[in-house]
Amino acid sequence: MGRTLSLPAPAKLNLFLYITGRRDDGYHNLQTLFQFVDFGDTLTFIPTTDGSLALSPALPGVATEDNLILRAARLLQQHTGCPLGARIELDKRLPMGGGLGGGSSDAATTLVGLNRLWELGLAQEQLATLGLSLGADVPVFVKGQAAFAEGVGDILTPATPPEPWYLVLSPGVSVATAAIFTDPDLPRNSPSLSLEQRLLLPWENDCEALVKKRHPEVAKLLGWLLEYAPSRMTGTGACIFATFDSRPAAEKVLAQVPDSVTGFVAKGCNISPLFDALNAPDRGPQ
Ligand SMILES: C[C@](O)(CO)[C@H](O)COP(=O)(O)OP(=O)(O)OC[C@H]1O[C@@H](n2ccc(N)nc2=O)[C@H](O)[C@@H]1O
Ligand SMILES: Nc1ncnc2c1ncn2[C@@H]1O[C@H](COP(=O)(O)OP(=O)(O)OP(=O)(O)O)[C@@H](O)[C@H]1O
Repeated sequence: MGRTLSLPAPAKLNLFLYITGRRDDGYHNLQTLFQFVDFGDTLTFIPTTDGSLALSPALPGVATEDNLILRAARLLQQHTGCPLGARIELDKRLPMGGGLGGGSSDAATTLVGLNRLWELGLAQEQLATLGLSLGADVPVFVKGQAAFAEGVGDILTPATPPEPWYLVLSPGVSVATAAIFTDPDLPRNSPSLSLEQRLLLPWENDCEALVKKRHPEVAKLLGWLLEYAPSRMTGTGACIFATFDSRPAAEKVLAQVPDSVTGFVAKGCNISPLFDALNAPDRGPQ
């Protein structure tokens, strides 16, 4: 059995997000560019031999049984028949319902981490398929490479956008992804373009105008941030991000954010920090 493993669950940004249609099952076809940042949650996995699974601490508003971390661990046990278990400690730093994919990233890190810890030998593609049943964004975190995503977000083409510094701000409101996707006012008719075409056009987020209308806090903060740098919303919000050439330039703006706002500065990464950590010789407390 493997030893204790500590691994990052980084945030993602949707550098652009276009909705190109709605399918019969209600899900939406998208075109989005995913990139990771070097900031996120940390998960520590301590193996147990009796098959038990435990997670601490609990997240406010999420029943422990519903936590994507435990759901991912259980899914892996069921899929493989693995008799081992784990005690999982979560250091949660990403705002929930922020469009940063924190829950999906936690789930992906659990699949990848327990596959390693329990020595299951599942291929990345198998883990990504398992992950898709937990959420549309899980596969990109499992694969760990910045990507142009199509379909419902599951058809991934690796991409290498520039890796600037970002200031990511949370306006302090939580946006339910399902509420945005079911709103009749959501635009759903962006053209389906190639990645090459998309890279040449300005980058936008089709959910942004609607989220701004539903949540004036988002509109206000985005208006503030745009005074400093090019800025957009990620995913279905509520977090927004601005792009900078250097860490100090981003930190200077972070130092001036309004009182109610939290945020962080992070570097864009086309390879997920999860894989840097997995490949590092020292993988945390042993
Ligand atoms: C929009 C993105 O944030 C882009 O990164 C994600 O694709 C959303 O991913 P997620 O939060 O993991 O979403 P899921 O948990 O799979 O879906 C939440 C809800 O969003 C809607 N949904 C999600 C993804 C998608 N392509 N079309 C949808 O209509 C569905 O109503 C679904 O019930
Ligand atoms: N480990 C977890 N971390 C965060 N949220 C979780 C977790 N497990 C379950 N959830 C539930 O999932 C919901 C969405 O969480 P998440 O932080 O991934 O949203 P998000 O950042 O908006 O993601 P996306 O960009 O994929 O829409 C939360 O509001 C919470 O109820």
